[in-house]
Amino acid sequence: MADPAERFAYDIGLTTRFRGITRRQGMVWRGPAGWAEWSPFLDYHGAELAPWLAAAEEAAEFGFPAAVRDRVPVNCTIPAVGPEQAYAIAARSGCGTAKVKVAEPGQSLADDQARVDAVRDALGPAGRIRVDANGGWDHEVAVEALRVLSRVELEYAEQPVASVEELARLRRTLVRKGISVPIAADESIRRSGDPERVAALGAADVAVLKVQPLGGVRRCLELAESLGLPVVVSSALETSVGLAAGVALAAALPELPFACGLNTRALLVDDLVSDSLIAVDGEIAVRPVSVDVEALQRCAAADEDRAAWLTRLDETREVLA
Ligand SMILES: O=C(O)CCC(=O)C1=CC=C[C@@H](O)[C@@H]1C(=O)O
Ligand SMILES: [Mg+2]
Repeated sequence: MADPAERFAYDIGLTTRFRGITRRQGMVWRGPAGWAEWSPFLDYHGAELAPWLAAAEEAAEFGFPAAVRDRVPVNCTIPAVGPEQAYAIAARSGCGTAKVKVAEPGQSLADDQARVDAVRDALGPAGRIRVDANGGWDHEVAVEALRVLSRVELEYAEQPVASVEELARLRRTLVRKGISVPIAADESIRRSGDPERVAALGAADVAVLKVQPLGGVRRCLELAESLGLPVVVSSALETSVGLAAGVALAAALPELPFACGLNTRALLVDDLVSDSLIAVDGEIAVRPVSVDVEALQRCAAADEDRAAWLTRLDETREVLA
């Protein structure tokens, strides 16, 4: 591992509030195989941080498996904003697929519907729209929301309800009621401690895989194979250093049937590289990134935050040891 003096803590603002946060923090360092990012969200604790570190160590020490494609199709990500802003983000993204956040605390189904309708207007009838509720609905609300929202045709609903059992139950209810919205599992894979249960209980049609919380690109490739579900690779809202690992996974998967949620550099106001991984015409090129020294200085976390990140890293290394 790199010398502790060479570990950098960053602190970058978000363009819009997303998953309850307005700033993104994390660490990057360079190993023999390249740059690595370690940026567990602040609501992850203890042993949950270990896979994020395993992913960073993979990037720094071993690099990534061979790619089978040189471009990765991506979706634009629409935070829980008003319809005008949602329209603008989708229209200028150049992406034919959008993921729309729904079920934001304090908002209503009418807000979700207005946002989804605006994105449909922006993408046109050929556009693909998926929604992500982050487990924010209960069973009855999810059935009603998906009945209403699926009038615009949805590619899938990501984590509409919180638990694996609830996903399985909702999936059966939707089929019974003729509401044709496939279910994607995200938190039930990255936070449940037992991703295989999603497949075992028939809880989802699609698996969302995020490299950091699941322990690295190779671990995600194994998981994709053992789950036997179509996979969507998504980011954990990283800088381009972390995004490169997601792109490497998307590039290495034998099948890539969906656009990936990797175009999230657009949600950050700055980046640690000068040549960010951003979609052009709905695709991100598969390539390594190199951290820019000026950007590291510009985005450096305050001294007390850097100290807190180093402590968090030491504690996590003890968990992994
Ligand atoms: O999938 C995307 O389009 C972008 C990534 C994204 O939405 C997320 C990244 C990180 C944390 C999450 O709350 C969120 C998600 O739930 O998928
Ligand atoms: Mg999600």
